[in-house]
Amino acid sequence: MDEILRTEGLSRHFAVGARRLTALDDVSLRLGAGRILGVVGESGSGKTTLARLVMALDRPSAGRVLIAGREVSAMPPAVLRRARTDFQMVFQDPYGSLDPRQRVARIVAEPLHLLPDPPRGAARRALLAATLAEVGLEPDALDRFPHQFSGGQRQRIAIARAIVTRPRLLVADEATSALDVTVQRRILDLLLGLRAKHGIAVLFISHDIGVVDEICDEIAVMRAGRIVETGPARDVLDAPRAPYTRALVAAAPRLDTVARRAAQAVRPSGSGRP
Ligand SMILES: Nc1ncnc2c1ncn2[C@@H]1O[C@H](COP(=O)(O)OP(=O)(O)OP(=O)(O)O)[C@@H](O)[C@H]1O
Repeated sequence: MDEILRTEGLSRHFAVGARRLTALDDVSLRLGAGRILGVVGESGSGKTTLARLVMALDRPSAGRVLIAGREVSAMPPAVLRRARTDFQMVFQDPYGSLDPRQRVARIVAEPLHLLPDPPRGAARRALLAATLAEVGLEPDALDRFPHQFSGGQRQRIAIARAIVTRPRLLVADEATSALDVTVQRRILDLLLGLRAKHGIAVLFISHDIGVVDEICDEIAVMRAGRIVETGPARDVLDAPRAPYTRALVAAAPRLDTVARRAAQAVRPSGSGRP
Protein backbone atom coordinates (compact mmCIF):
# COMPACT_ATOMS: atom_id res chain seq x y z
CA MET A 1 0.00 0.00 0.00
CA ASP A 2 1.29 3.44 -0.93
CA GLU A 3 0.81 4.89 2.53
CA ILE A 4 -0.06 8.53 3.12
CA LEU A 5 -0.90 8.47 6.83
CA ARG A 6 0.15 6.26 9.68
CA THR A 7 -0.40 6.69 13.38
CA GLU A 8 1.54 4.48 15.73
CA GLY A 9 0.45 3.97 19.33
CA LEU A 10 -1.00 7.45 19.51
CA SER A 11 -2.14 8.57 22.95
CA ARG A 12 -3.19 11.93 24.37
CA HIS A 13 -3.81 12.62 28.02
CA PHE A 14 -5.21 15.84 29.46
CA ALA A 15 -4.92 17.04 33.03
CA VAL A 16 -8.41 17.87 34.25
CA GLY A 17 -7.98 19.21 37.78
CA ALA A 18 -6.14 16.50 39.66
CA ARG A 19 -7.35 13.85 37.25
CA ARG A 20 -5.69 12.53 34.12
CA LEU A 21 -8.16 12.15 31.27
CA THR A 22 -7.18 9.82 28.45
CA ALA A 23 -8.73 11.26 25.29
CA LEU A 24 -6.81 8.94 22.97
CA ASP A 25 -5.35 5.61 23.92
CA ASP A 26 -2.86 3.71 21.76
CA VAL A 27 -4.42 4.45 18.37
CA SER A 28 -2.66 2.90 15.37
CA LEU A 29 -4.13 3.53 11.92
CA ARG A 30 -2.96 3.37 8.32
CA LEU A 31 -4.40 5.20 5.34
CA GLY A 32 -3.32 4.51 1.78
CA ALA A 33 -2.85 7.22 -0.84
CA GLY A 34 -6.17 8.06 -2.48
CA ARG A 35 -8.20 6.10 0.06
CA ILE A 36 -10.95 7.31 2.35
CA LEU A 37 -10.81 6.15 5.97
CA GLY A 38 -13.83 6.86 8.14
CA VAL A 39 -13.37 7.38 11.86
CA VAL A 40 -16.69 6.92 13.54
CA GLY A 41 -17.72 7.08 17.17
CA GLU A 42 -20.02 8.91 19.52
CA SER A 43 -19.36 12.29 21.06
CA GLY A 44 -16.32 12.27 23.32
CA SER A 45 -14.76 9.17 21.78
CA GLY A 46 -11.63 11.09 20.79
CA LYS A 47 -12.20 11.84 17.11
CA THR A 48 -11.32 15.52 17.22
CA THR A 49 -8.31 14.83 19.41
CA LEU A 50 -7.13 12.37 16.74
CA ALA A 51 -7.75 14.93 13.97
CA ARG A 52 -5.75 17.59 15.80
CA LEU A 53 -2.83 15.21 16.35
CA VAL A 54 -2.84 14.12 12.70
CA MET A 55 -2.85 17.78 11.66
CA ALA A 56 0.02 18.47 14.09
CA LEU A 57 -2.11 21.11 15.80
CA ASP A 58 -1.41 19.26 19.03
CA ARG A 59 1.39 16.95 20.21
CA PRO A 60 0.80 13.37 21.36
CA SER A 61 1.51 12.23 24.91
CA ALA A 62 2.85 9.04 23.32
CA GLY A 63 3.19 7.57 19.84
CA ARG A 64 3.72 9.29 16.52
CA VAL A 65 2.07 10.52 13.34
CA LEU A 66 3.70 9.95 9.96
CA ILE A 67 2.47 11.63 6.79
CA ALA A 68 3.99 10.31 3.60
CA GLY A 69 6.64 8.67 5.79
CA ARG A 70 7.65 11.86 7.62
CA GLU A 71 7.09 12.16 11.34
CA VAL A 72 5.03 15.35 11.59
CA SER A 73 4.48 14.85 15.33
CA ALA A 74 8.17 15.55 15.94
CA MET A 75 8.96 18.20 13.33
CA PRO A 76 10.46 21.54 14.27
CA PRO A 77 8.04 24.40 13.46
CA ALA A 78 9.83 25.64 10.33
CA VAL A 79 9.90 22.17 8.78
CA LEU A 80 6.31 21.51 9.81
CA ARG A 81 5.19 24.73 8.14
CA ARG A 82 6.52 23.53 4.78
CA ALA A 83 5.11 20.04 5.28
CA ARG A 84 1.63 21.46 5.87
CA THR A 85 1.12 21.98 2.14
CA ASP A 86 0.66 18.20 2.05
CA PHE A 87 -2.14 17.90 4.62
CA GLN A 88 -5.04 20.21 5.22
CA MET A 89 -8.25 20.18 7.21
CA VAL A 90 -11.93 20.91 6.64
CA PHE A 91 -13.86 21.76 9.80
CA GLN A 92 -17.44 21.15 10.78
CA ASP A 93 -18.84 24.63 10.90
CA PRO A 94 -19.09 26.29 7.49
CA TYR A 95 -20.23 29.48 9.24
CA GLY A 96 -17.57 29.76 11.92
CA SER A 97 -14.57 28.48 9.95
CA LEU A 98 -14.50 31.31 7.37
CA ASP A 99 -13.54 34.81 8.45
CA PRO A 100 -16.63 36.94 7.66
CA ARG A 101 -14.50 40.07 7.05
CA GLN A 102 -12.42 38.56 4.29
CA ARG A 103 -13.31 38.05 0.67
CA VAL A 104 -13.30 34.50 -0.66
CA ALA A 105 -10.10 35.14 -2.65
CA ARG A 106 -8.22 35.94 0.55
CA ILE A 107 -9.75 33.02 2.43
CA VAL A 108 -8.94 30.44 -0.25
CA ALA A 109 -5.42 31.87 -0.74
CA GLU A 110 -4.55 31.61 2.96
CA PRO A 111 -2.52 28.34 2.82
CA LEU A 112 -0.48 29.62 -0.16
CA HIS A 113 1.88 31.37 2.27
CA LEU A 114 3.13 27.89 3.19
CA LEU A 115 4.60 27.46 -0.30
CA PRO A 116 8.28 28.35 -0.77
CA ASP A 117 7.39 30.48 -3.80
CA PRO A 118 3.69 31.42 -3.68
CA PRO A 119 2.15 32.54 -6.98
CA ARG A 120 1.43 36.26 -7.29
CA GLY A 121 -0.69 38.58 -9.41
CA ALA A 122 -2.46 37.01 -12.37
CA ALA A 123 -1.02 33.55 -11.69
CA ARG A 124 -2.42 33.66 -8.17
CA ARG A 125 -5.83 34.79 -9.39
CA ALA A 126 -5.86 32.04 -12.03
CA LEU A 127 -4.96 29.40 -9.43
CA LEU A 128 -7.72 30.62 -7.11
CA ALA A 129 -10.31 30.60 -9.93
CA ALA A 130 -9.23 27.11 -10.99
CA THR A 131 -9.46 25.91 -7.39
CA LEU A 132 -12.97 27.33 -7.05
CA ALA A 133 -13.92 25.56 -10.29
CA GLU A 134 -12.69 22.30 -8.73
CA VAL A 135 -15.27 22.69 -5.99
CA GLY A 136 -18.06 23.80 -8.32
CA LEU A 137 -18.02 27.56 -7.74
CA GLU A 138 -17.80 30.36 -10.33
CA PRO A 139 -14.78 32.71 -10.41
CA ASP A 140 -16.95 35.70 -9.42
CA ALA A 141 -17.23 34.11 -5.98
CA LEU A 142 -13.65 35.29 -5.34
CA ASP A 143 -14.77 38.86 -4.80
CA ARG A 144 -17.65 38.07 -2.46
CA PHE A 145 -17.88 37.55 1.30
CA PRO A 146 -18.84 34.32 3.13
CA HIS A 147 -22.25 35.63 4.24
CA GLN A 148 -23.29 35.80 0.59
CA PHE A 149 -23.16 31.99 0.34
CA SER A 150 -25.28 29.11 1.59
CA GLY A 151 -23.93 26.58 4.12
CA GLY A 152 -23.09 24.08 1.37
CA GLN A 153 -21.34 26.74 -0.72
CA ARG A 154 -19.37 27.84 2.32
CA GLN A 155 -18.22 24.30 2.85
CA ARG A 156 -17.12 24.28 -0.81
CA ILE A 157 -15.09 27.42 -0.09
CA ALA A 158 -13.53 25.69 2.94
CA ILE A 159 -12.66 22.71 0.74
CA ALA A 160 -11.18 25.04 -1.90
CA ARG A 161 -8.96 26.55 0.80
CA ALA A 162 -7.94 23.06 1.89
CA ILE A 163 -6.95 21.91 -1.62
CA VAL A 164 -5.29 25.07 -2.93
CA THR A 165 -1.80 23.76 -2.12
CA ARG A 166 -2.68 20.37 -3.70
CA PRO A 167 -2.37 18.32 -0.51
CA ARG A 168 -2.28 14.53 -0.57
CA LEU A 169 -4.30 14.22 2.63
CA LEU A 170 -7.48 15.95 3.74
CA VAL A 171 -8.73 15.62 7.31
CA ALA A 172 -12.47 16.26 7.33
CA ASP A 173 -13.80 16.61 10.90
CA GLU A 174 -17.61 16.37 10.82
CA ALA A 175 -17.37 18.30 7.55
CA THR A 176 -20.93 17.53 6.48
CA SER A 177 -22.61 17.34 9.89
CA ALA A 178 -23.98 20.89 9.86
CA LEU A 179 -25.56 20.47 6.42
CA ASP A 180 -28.95 19.11 5.45
CA VAL A 181 -29.10 15.74 3.77
CA THR A 182 -29.18 16.82 0.10
CA VAL A 183 -26.36 19.31 0.54
CA GLN A 184 -24.45 16.70 2.53
CA ARG A 185 -24.73 14.29 -0.41
CA ARG A 186 -23.30 16.90 -2.79
CA ILE A 187 -20.33 17.58 -0.53
CA LEU A 188 -19.66 13.83 -0.26
CA ASP A 189 -19.77 13.65 -4.08
CA LEU A 190 -17.32 16.54 -4.24
CA LEU A 191 -14.87 14.73 -1.93
CA LEU A 192 -15.24 11.55 -3.97
CA GLY A 193 -14.59 13.57 -7.14
CA LEU A 194 -11.43 15.12 -5.68
CA ARG A 195 -10.20 11.69 -4.72
CA ALA A 196 -10.93 10.34 -8.22
CA LYS A 197 -9.30 13.27 -9.98
CA HIS A 198 -6.33 14.06 -7.74
CA GLY A 199 -5.92 10.93 -5.65
CA ILE A 200 -6.42 12.89 -2.43
CA ALA A 201 -6.75 10.64 0.61
CA VAL A 202 -9.34 11.61 3.21
CA LEU A 203 -9.47 10.94 6.94
CA PHE A 204 -13.22 11.35 7.26
CA ILE A 205 -14.33 11.86 10.84
CA SER A 206 -18.01 11.61 11.68
CA HIS A 207 -20.43 10.53 14.38
CA ASP A 208 -22.83 9.53 11.56
CA ILE A 209 -22.32 5.96 10.43
CA GLY A 210 -24.75 6.47 7.52
CA VAL A 211 -22.56 9.20 6.04
CA VAL A 212 -19.42 7.17 6.65
CA ASP A 213 -21.12 4.28 4.86
CA GLU A 214 -21.60 6.43 1.76
CA ILE A 215 -18.04 7.54 1.26
CA CYS A 216 -15.45 5.40 3.04
CA ASP A 217 -13.28 2.50 1.86
CA GLU A 218 -12.21 1.60 5.38
CA ILE A 219 -13.66 2.35 8.77
CA ALA A 220 -12.18 2.66 12.25
CA VAL A 221 -14.69 2.64 15.08
CA MET A 222 -13.67 4.57 18.19
CA ARG A 223 -14.91 4.36 21.71
CA ALA A 224 -13.50 6.09 24.78
CA GLY A 225 -10.27 6.94 22.96
CA ARG A 226 -9.60 3.46 21.59
CA ILE A 227 -10.16 1.80 18.24
CA VAL A 228 -12.62 -1.02 18.90
CA GLU A 229 -12.86 -2.26 15.33
CA THR A 230 -11.25 -1.47 12.00
CA GLY A 231 -11.40 -2.90 8.51
CA PRO A 232 -12.91 -2.52 5.04
CA ALA A 233 -16.17 -0.53 5.26
CA ARG A 234 -18.23 -3.37 3.84
CA ASP A 235 -16.93 -5.84 6.42
CA VAL A 236 -17.32 -3.50 9.36
CA LEU A 237 -20.84 -2.38 8.41
CA ASP A 238 -22.19 -5.65 7.05
CA ALA A 239 -20.77 -7.91 9.73
CA PRO A 240 -19.61 -5.85 12.71
CA ARG A 241 -17.58 -7.89 15.17
CA ALA A 242 -17.49 -5.57 18.16
CA PRO A 243 -20.72 -5.26 20.17
CA TYR A 244 -20.21 -1.48 20.21
CA THR A 245 -20.11 -1.34 16.39
CA ARG A 246 -23.25 -3.47 16.24
CA ALA A 247 -25.01 -1.05 18.54
CA LEU A 248 -23.84 1.94 16.46
CA VAL A 249 -25.04 0.34 13.23
CA ALA A 250 -28.34 -0.61 14.84
CA ALA A 251 -28.82 2.95 16.09
CA ALA A 252 -28.04 4.60 12.73
CA PRO A 253 -31.13 6.68 12.08
CA ARG A 254 -31.31 7.51 8.44
CA LEU A 255 -30.45 5.05 5.77
CA ASP A 256 -32.62 2.10 4.82
CA THR A 257 -29.53 0.15 3.91
CA VAL A 258 -28.06 0.75 7.32
CA ALA A 259 -31.28 -0.32 8.99
CA ARG A 260 -31.22 -3.51 6.95
CA ARG A 261 -27.67 -4.18 8.04
CA ALA A 262 -28.57 -3.46 11.62
CA ALA A 263 -31.33 -6.06 11.47
CA GLN A 264 -28.81 -8.57 10.19
CA ALA A 265 -26.13 -7.58 12.64
CA VAL A 266 -28.31 -8.18 15.68
CA ARG A 267 -29.64 -11.54 14.46
CA PRO A 268 -27.93 -14.26 16.51
CA SER A 269 -26.67 -16.09 13.43
CA GLY A 270 -26.43 -12.90 11.42
CA SER A 271 -23.08 -12.66 9.78
CA GLY A 272 -24.47 -12.98 6.24
CA ARG A 273 -24.45 -10.08 3.81
CA PRO A 274 -27.45 -8.54 2.09
N1 LIG B 1 -8.07 20.34 25.66
C1 LIG B 1 -8.73 19.44 26.38
N2 LIG B 1 -8.66 19.46 27.73
C2 LIG B 1 -9.30 18.54 28.48
N3 LIG B 1 -10.04 17.53 27.97
C3 LIG B 1 -10.16 17.46 26.62
C4 LIG B 1 -9.50 18.40 25.77
N4 LIG B 1 -9.80 18.07 24.48
C5 LIG B 1 -10.59 16.99 24.54
N5 LIG B 1 -10.81 16.62 25.81
C6 LIG B 1 -11.59 15.47 26.27
O1 LIG B 1 -11.16 14.34 25.55
C7 LIG B 1 -12.25 13.49 25.24
C8 LIG B 1 -12.35 13.29 23.73
O2 LIG B 1 -12.75 14.52 23.14
P1 LIG B 1 -12.88 14.72 21.56
O3 LIG B 1 -13.31 16.13 21.31
O4 LIG B 1 -11.64 14.26 20.90
O5 LIG B 1 -14.05 13.71 21.19
P2 LIG B 1 -14.96 13.65 19.88
O6 LIG B 1 -15.16 12.23 19.57
O7 LIG B 1 -14.36 14.51 18.81
O8 LIG B 1 -16.30 14.28 20.40
P3 LIG B 1 -17.24 15.38 19.68
O9 LIG B 1 -17.85 14.69 18.53
O10 LIG B 1 -18.22 15.73 20.77
O11 LIG B 1 -16.35 16.52 19.34
C9 LIG B 1 -13.49 14.15 25.83
O12 LIG B 1 -13.71 13.57 27.10
C10 LIG B 1 -13.07 15.59 25.97
O13 LIG B 1 -13.76 16.22 27.00
